Amino acid sequence: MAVVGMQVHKSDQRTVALFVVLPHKRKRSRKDRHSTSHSSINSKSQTMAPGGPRVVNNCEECLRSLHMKVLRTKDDTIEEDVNFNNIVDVYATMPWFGMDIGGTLTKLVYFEPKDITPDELDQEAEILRNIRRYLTKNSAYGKTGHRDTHLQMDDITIRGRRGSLHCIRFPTSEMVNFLLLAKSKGMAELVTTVCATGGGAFKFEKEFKKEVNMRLAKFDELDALIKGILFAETHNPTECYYFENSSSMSCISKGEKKVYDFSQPYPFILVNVGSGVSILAVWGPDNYKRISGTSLGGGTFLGLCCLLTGCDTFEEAVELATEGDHTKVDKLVRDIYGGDYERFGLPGELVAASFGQMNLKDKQSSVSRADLANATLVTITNNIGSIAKMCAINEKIEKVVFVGNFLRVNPISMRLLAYAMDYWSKGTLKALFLEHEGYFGAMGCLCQFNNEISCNETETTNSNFENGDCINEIETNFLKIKNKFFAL
Ligand SMILES: Nc1ncnc2c1ncn2[C@@H]1O[C@H](COP(=O)(O)OP(=O)(O)OP(=O)(O)O)[C@@H](O)[C@H]1O
Ligand SMILES: CC(C)(CO)[C@@H](O)C(=O)NCCC(=O)O
Repeated sequence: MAVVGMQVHKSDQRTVALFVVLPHKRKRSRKDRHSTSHSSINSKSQTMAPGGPRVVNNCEECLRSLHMKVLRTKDDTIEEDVNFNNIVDVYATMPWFGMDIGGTLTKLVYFEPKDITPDELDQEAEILRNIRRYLTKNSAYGKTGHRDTHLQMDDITIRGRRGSLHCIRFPTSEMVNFLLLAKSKGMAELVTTVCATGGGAFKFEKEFKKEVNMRLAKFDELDALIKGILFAETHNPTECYYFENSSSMSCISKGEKKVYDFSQPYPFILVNVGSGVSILAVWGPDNYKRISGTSLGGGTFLGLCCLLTGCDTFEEAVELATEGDHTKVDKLVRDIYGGDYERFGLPGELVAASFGQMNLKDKQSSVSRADLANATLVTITNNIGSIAKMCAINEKIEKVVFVGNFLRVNPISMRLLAYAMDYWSKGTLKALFLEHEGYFGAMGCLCQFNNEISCNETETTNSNFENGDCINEIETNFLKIKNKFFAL
């Protein structure tokens, strides 16, 4: 088995280095629990570059095939000429990206290696150094790109390299500007393939090719989501949490965030609240089903809130909602019964009809924008909670994990979901949340490509990166390396 790579300054077509590295056996770690049939390789010198020019899928079979090619070329004396004694792991310095292009937000995770040797720094192309500086020294990109610095994961090891994972997002509606920015930073000259998931990986494929000459290595969004969750859980011991005291509505705002040990995760219900909502039952890393979904999701909240209150952003909508009171907008059980509906255990403060008071003109004129925002948030959240509860009960699964950017800066919804799960299941269901709420698709995409958890693309039905492609790509890359070298 071997990993072969080179660094090419695309601008002057100069091959800087060619390297071959052999694998070391690695210690079994917590993350091995999630591994599947292909063997993972994890040593300092074995790195691949998902965002780099020679993107290859280094499953064992493919690497073995590549190694055979390397051995076969021994007679061509390539070995001596490229000085294999001075092996330089240049892939380590290539940009490693995973991208999730969703209906509302595009999420980008970027792995910054922190263990770069002086040799590697010397060899590094200037464009690459500039891109790394640009991404890691700023927290705003263009007008709408943001880096979530609080979600940065430091001192993590991917492919045997130690470094930091940066989480960046921008509105998908800004894709054209993002591509222009990427081009202006020289990305088009450096990167030819980017791993991508989400609907936008399909929708924007042509634009990526046309604008920045980048190919998208596509992964299915739900496969990537699960891989990303397992990756985050493995690397961050405080990733998963729940709210204590969520069983009483009056205690709900006081409920403390508590770390939850999610190291034995299966089975669990996964509720991904993005623009729309997907609900999965997950029994194992490669064993899940999409059991339900609803079009009333984060996109609905934002859309309705903008219409009803005139607000412009998600942050503004959530802030408004925090100041408002939905009971002035909704019709509660007590508005109908004068108190609880005891026979069926419906408390008076339960919403009987969302927006149920808004048919009356005098009520309409007495509600504030904040009340409307709060009612919109509560309506969407309760509906998601109700569907999630039914799914969990149907599947007889107790853990219900909520993710997606709808939960970003949105404690009202998290606490409400925690309360709803507890209340409606009489304490049998547990609502769980994850710190990197909206970034799992992008992380999963990065580590699926990068073979951190599983390299079994052949099992990923929608992947366009199957073993055959993988071998072809390795072969093509190898030939390129060879040709470039002899052209020197
Ligand atoms: N800065 C933001 N701008 C817009 N929406 C935001 C923002 N922050 C959080 N949100 C919320 O997150 C939702 C999008 O979540 P997420 O990024 O997980 O989904 P997506 O991938 O865009 O959608 P889908 O998975 O349905 O394609 C929005 O609909 C909105 O409710
Ligand atoms: C279409 C997706 C999967 C895109 O992420 C998501 O927005 C979703 O699950 N929407 C809900 C679709 C449904 O009604 O089941």
